[in-house]
Amino acid sequence: MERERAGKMEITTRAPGKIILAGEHAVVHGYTAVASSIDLYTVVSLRLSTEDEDTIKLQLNDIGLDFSWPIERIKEVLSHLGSPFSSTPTTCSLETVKSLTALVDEQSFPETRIGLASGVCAFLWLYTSILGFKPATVIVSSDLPVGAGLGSSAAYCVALSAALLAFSDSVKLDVNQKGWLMFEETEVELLNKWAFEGEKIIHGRPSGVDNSVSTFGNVIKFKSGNMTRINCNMPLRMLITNTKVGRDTKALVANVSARKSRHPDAMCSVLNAIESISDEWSTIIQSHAVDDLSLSTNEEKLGELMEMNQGLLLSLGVSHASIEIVLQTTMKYKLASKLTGAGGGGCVLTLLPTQLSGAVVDKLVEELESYGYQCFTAGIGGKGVQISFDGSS
Ligand SMILES: Nc1ncnc2c1ncn2[C@@H]1O[C@H](COP(=O)(O)OP(=O)(O)OP(=O)(O)O)[C@@H](O)[C@H]1O
Ligand SMILES: C[C@@](O)(CCO)CC(=O)[O-]
Ligand SMILES: [Mg+2]
Repeated sequence: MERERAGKMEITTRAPGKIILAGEHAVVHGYTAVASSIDLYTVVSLRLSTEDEDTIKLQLNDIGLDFSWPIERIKEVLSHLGSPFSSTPTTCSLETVKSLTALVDEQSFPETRIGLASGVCAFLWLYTSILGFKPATVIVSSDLPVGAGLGSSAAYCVALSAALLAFSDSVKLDVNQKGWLMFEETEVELLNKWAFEGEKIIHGRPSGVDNSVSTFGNVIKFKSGNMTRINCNMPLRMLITNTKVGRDTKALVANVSARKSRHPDAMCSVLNAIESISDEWSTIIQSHAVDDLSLSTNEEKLGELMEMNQGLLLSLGVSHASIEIVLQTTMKYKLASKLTGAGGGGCVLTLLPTQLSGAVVDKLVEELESYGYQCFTAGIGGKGVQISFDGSS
């Protein structure tokens, strides 16, 4: 393999988190969403071990858990699948998920962290499918809060797929280049497909918007599995408030589907209304404001769209008391907010208009943080997944 021949046994990849500007949940049912990458990353470093070491090690720094599996044990469970098949992204069958869960359970997984088990299963699936049974150590660390609506699961799957593919025959990169590098278009499409397979293990029924925006970066419009890149021609500033209320995307997505099957007509109208909001979002941010007045008119429209989108998300059943507190607080400052990602807690976006003074933002942040929430801003619309051969971080 190229990298092994070149003596580069360790690589690092990073994939950004995201915010959904409009259309979460609706996108799972084939309606449009608009999402943007943010400059908070999940970083994966992968070091191939020498052949005499016989384990695959996974170190999850953010949650403080380490795993180590003897290669022979993993082979026992998975070798009948004929991996690796790095160029053919393949869905993990329910039966194989069960076998992977058994491999995770053997590692005395703490009861309280059970939600994290699916992430470890996704790792095992991606690892063995792409690299087979080579000994290695994989270390994951992230700037993103895990399970808070900023696409931590997608960034994890994208960064992992990128690191694994970099050691497979499916990716050809020049290992002598320095700094963060982009993948070729065909490589990036392949790794996005693998990341989607990982997301399926974590989410159950992902739309693909999160892994696509993490892979390709920038701002995208997404509908029925198809992505369109969007040129955002206006400055977008969002305050992100993490309510720190834990939630699980898989359960929230399943609850919305159940509500849809109970009330198909009403839910269809709600989802159609959300799609109109996403379409208007994409039109507004692509337009060029000719002066400050038209910029602030556009910002007001986006604020209204966020309020409407939030109202519709409430009717899908994915808001939460903590989210409502953020909404009421920002409303006092005449600022519009909506939940982002799966909801049920997690993060809320507040649009910060260009003319808003820093003093007002500081006061708002102080008030929100007095509830125990955490506020921050992030750069919107940066690059997607990248790789480094010289330990850039
Ligand atoms: N840095 C990480 N280390 C280990 N596991 C992670 C990491 N990031 C994500 N995961 C996995 O993803 C799961 C969280 O995914 P989930 O989809 O529920 O939340 P999210 O992706 O942060 O939010 P959303 O899907 O709404 O954007 C965790 O329980 C874990 O299995
Ligand atoms: C809730 C959801 O729409 C977005 C999660 O970030 C799920 C998905 O699209 O896969
Ligand atoms: Mg997720």
